[in-house]
Amino acid sequence: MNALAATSRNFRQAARLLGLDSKLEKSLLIPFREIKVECTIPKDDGTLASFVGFRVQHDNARGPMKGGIRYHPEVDPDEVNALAQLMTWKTAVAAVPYGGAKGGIGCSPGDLSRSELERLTRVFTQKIHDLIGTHTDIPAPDMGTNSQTMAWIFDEYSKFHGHSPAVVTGKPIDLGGSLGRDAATGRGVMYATEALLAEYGKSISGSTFVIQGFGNVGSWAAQLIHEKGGKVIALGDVSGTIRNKAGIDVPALMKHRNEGGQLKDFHGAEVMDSSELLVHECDVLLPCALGGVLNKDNAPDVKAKFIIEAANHPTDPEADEILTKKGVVVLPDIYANAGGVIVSYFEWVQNIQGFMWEEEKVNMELHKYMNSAFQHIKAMCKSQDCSLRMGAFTLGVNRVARATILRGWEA
Ligand SMILES: NC(=O)C1=CN([C@@H]2O[C@H](COP(=O)(O)OP(=O)(O)OC[C@H]3O[C@@H](n4cnc5c(N)ncnc54)[C@H](O)[C@@H]3O)[C@@H](O)[C@H]2O)C=CC1
Ligand SMILES: O=C(O)CCC(=O)C(=O)O
Repeated sequence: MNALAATSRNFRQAARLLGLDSKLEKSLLIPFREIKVECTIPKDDGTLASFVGFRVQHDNARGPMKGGIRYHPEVDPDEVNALAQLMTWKTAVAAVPYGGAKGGIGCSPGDLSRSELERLTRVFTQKIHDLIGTHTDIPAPDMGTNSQTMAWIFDEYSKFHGHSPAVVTGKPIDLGGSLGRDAATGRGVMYATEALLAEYGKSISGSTFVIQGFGNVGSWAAQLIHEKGGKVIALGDVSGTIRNKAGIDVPALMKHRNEGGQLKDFHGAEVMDSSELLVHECDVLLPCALGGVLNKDNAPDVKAKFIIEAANHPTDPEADEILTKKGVVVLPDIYANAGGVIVSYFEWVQNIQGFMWEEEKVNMELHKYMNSAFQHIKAMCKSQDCSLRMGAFTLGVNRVARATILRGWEA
């Protein structure tokens, strides 16, 4: 099932549980605005290359729209639409005053030089600059983009609108980025994992973890879980998949990667087949890469007891049903990976106030927001007698519906 069909299905199920008016349901599903732009840049060899960029602004009932920008060959309008919709429910679950948006460019960032990436980012910004803004739509990093990408967007946008650091979050610290934003999604994943395991009388310490993806989210989640005494026994990225029954030395693996090494060449683990990663024996599985990786084909073989959705929409609805029947507990993306957007909110607030917080304060506030959202989801699960996914969706959809009605919706 494609990402948009899957996300919309979860939304409709939540709308039915909430007894939402059918016209409001339809309206909440349709994006506020969909932008598609052509971006042509000169490559380093002097030839021209064209790319298609998207920004989908899904909903702004609760505040300016907010969401990352992805550079990946599989970026397409449906996928961006689904990710934008997920942002609307995620910001509502996290109780940050934003709506939802997402963007992307269909490209392979690894095949482009730094100067080609900079030109592409600047051309994309030129095409969308009058539709984003500090109080309208605020981009951030996602797969294939990082703080440098945000620095280029900020710089290009500021040429048109004057110095505007709050137009993007996830910036380098020297340009007004927040301390703790780089680690925030992984840290939020760790807090979410702690909260969920505690419900079952368990803790990170002493549990075994399998992680797919070792980029921003996966590498920070792995480090923080390792620091808490969790044993990361298998890990994979596009370059390879490795395992060590005794637990991978995550700081050593980070050092290896930061020195340019690939996972498969790391001496502290053995190489394994990547197709076995998601079905590897473990207590907790953390998909931290692409969407749709858990599907009807591999879900029956999943051995984890808990799945923490650090990636966006890693589990399609067919897999969700299979996993639920097997008794696997799935903590949904719109809560589990909300740490990124929560600290993006703190960054935006700091930029607007012109005042920088200490990292300790950022992490403490993030912990509070994550714990509070978890308590609200649990309360929803109890009142609706539903799964954690539906608890999170009903919480988010209800908050957006309430804001929409208060602003003047009439059926
Ligand atoms: N960066 C952020 O703050 C947030 C990211 N997310 C989500 O987390 C996920 C990961 O994002 P980032 O870590 O930022 O991206 P990233 O670009 O930093 O890292 C992506 C990782 O996934 C790996 N990967 C890609 N394709 C793979 C495959 N077929 N098999 C195994 N590994 C593969 C890459 O090698 C890399 O390690 C995405 O779903 C993103 O939407 C969600 C919330 C916030
Ligand atoms: O930090 C943000 O504003 C958005 C991060 C994001 O794209 C996501 O949560 O999926």
